[in-house]
Parts: sequence; C-alpha cells; structure tokens
Amino acid sequence: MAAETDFGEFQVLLLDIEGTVCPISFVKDVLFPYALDVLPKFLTEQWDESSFAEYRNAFPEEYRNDRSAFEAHVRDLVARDVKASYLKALQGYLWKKGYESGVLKAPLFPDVPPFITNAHAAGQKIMIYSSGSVPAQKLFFAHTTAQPPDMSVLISDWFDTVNAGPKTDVASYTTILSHYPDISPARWIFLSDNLNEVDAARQSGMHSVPAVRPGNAPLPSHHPLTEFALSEFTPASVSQAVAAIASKKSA
Ligand SMILES: CSCCC(=O)C(=O)COP(=O)(O)O
Ligand SMILES: [Mg+2]
Repeated sequence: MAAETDFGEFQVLLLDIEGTVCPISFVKDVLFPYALDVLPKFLTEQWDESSFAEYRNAFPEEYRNDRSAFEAHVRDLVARDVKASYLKALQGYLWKKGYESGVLKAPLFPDVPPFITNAHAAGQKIMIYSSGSVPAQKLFFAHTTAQPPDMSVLISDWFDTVNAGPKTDVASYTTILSHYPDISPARWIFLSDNLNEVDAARQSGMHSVPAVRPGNAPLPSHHPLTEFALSEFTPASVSQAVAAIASKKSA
C-alpha cells in the first residue's frame, strides 16, 4: 500500500483555487464583495495615480475615461462572474490591503495544507492555475488559515488567464506544459471543480480528476468522470482515481 507521502507517478500537482482548494463561498461571498466595497474609495483616491494606470488602462476604451462607467462595468462583470483578465488584475489589486491587514484570510479545505506540504516534502512541484490573477493567487496562498499561514513558499509556479490562457482551452494546458519540456505530460495532474477544465487538461496529455467539495454545485451525472470525483485530496485518493479512470478507459 502507498505511504501517505508517496505521490507515485506525479511530478507536478497543478491546482485550481475556487471550488478545489477553498470553498466557492469564500470567492463569491467574501472576496468579490470586499473588492466592490473598497472600489469607490480606490477610484476616488487613485483614479489619476500612476500606480492605478495599469489597471485602468487594461479596461476597454469606453470605460477607461469615465469613472462611473468604469465602476458600473466592474459591478456588472462581478455580478455575472465574468473571468475577464482585466477584472481579475483589478480584483487582485483591491484585495491586497485586505490580506495584508488580516481582514482577508484564505480558508483552505483541511486536507489541502497537508496535501501540499507532503507533496513538496516528497519532491513534487506544486503549481497553481486559476482565473484569479497571479498576484491575487500569491496573496491568497501567502495569507491562508493554515498553520503556518504562508503556503506560497511551497508553490513553484503560477498560471492565470494572462500567461496561460482561458482555463477551458486545451492550448492553455499545452502552454503550461511548454514551460517544462523535461517533464512528460503524463507526470502532471490537474485538480479542478470544473469539468470543462478537466476535459481540456486531459486533452493536453495531463492527468486530471474533478474535485467535488462542500458548497459546489453537483457535477453533472452524465459526465464520464463524475463518478471519479475526489472529495478529499490525499496521495492515495488521487492515485486511485487516476488508476480507476485508466482502467475504465481500457475496459
Ligand atoms: C486567486 S483567488 C480568486 C479566484 C478568482 O478570482 C476566481 O475567479 C476563481 O477562479 P478559479 O479558476 O480559481 O476557479
Ligand atoms: Mg475552480
């Protein structure tokens, strides 16, 4: 039987954030409202500041030069959960003070800190791929509810919709793989709550298993991978799910 710290065939654990390592409610009910709460003050104080220019100028032209249209557009994108890169960059900027002041703490599911810590100790690389911007991902993992709270030091690379591309595109996973030409795709595993992301990762040659977590919508019963969804991450559960998927495919 595999030891708890034995990650077997995997060299890279690529992890989604929302609905995979933390509850969806933290993103939707805490992070998104926090950003909207502080937005008016930021716009009043920083609209013309050079430090705000990179966020403002990334927005489409029709919103860039009109503060109220800008704010209304942000609110609309958040209400529709649009994963636009320019919104994600702005959100990361708006969350920074919240994390640094201790108001925001990322609530990792209890199995996540030991999973990451053990994988790191076993020599695996842990990487993140989220629609949240890379700066937002780094803030999230630097300020968690784990002990010690800074898990970012265990993470070796970070991917988002800017440096990899949309999470449901196969090409995004191919781009991520291309950063590590010496690691075969078969030695990667991507864990995500989104079956379209799981499908895209698998088409790139990575292994991928869906995650089902408290607070997530149930996965569609007609999808072939739903029966293998993981509710807890351990080396053994991940390896078993991958083996079960492979044996079903070859049956
Ligand atoms: C970096 S935490 C914020 C995550 C976020 O903004 C988001 O849209 C979540 O998307 P994910 O790809 O992690 O499911
Ligand atoms: Mg997710």
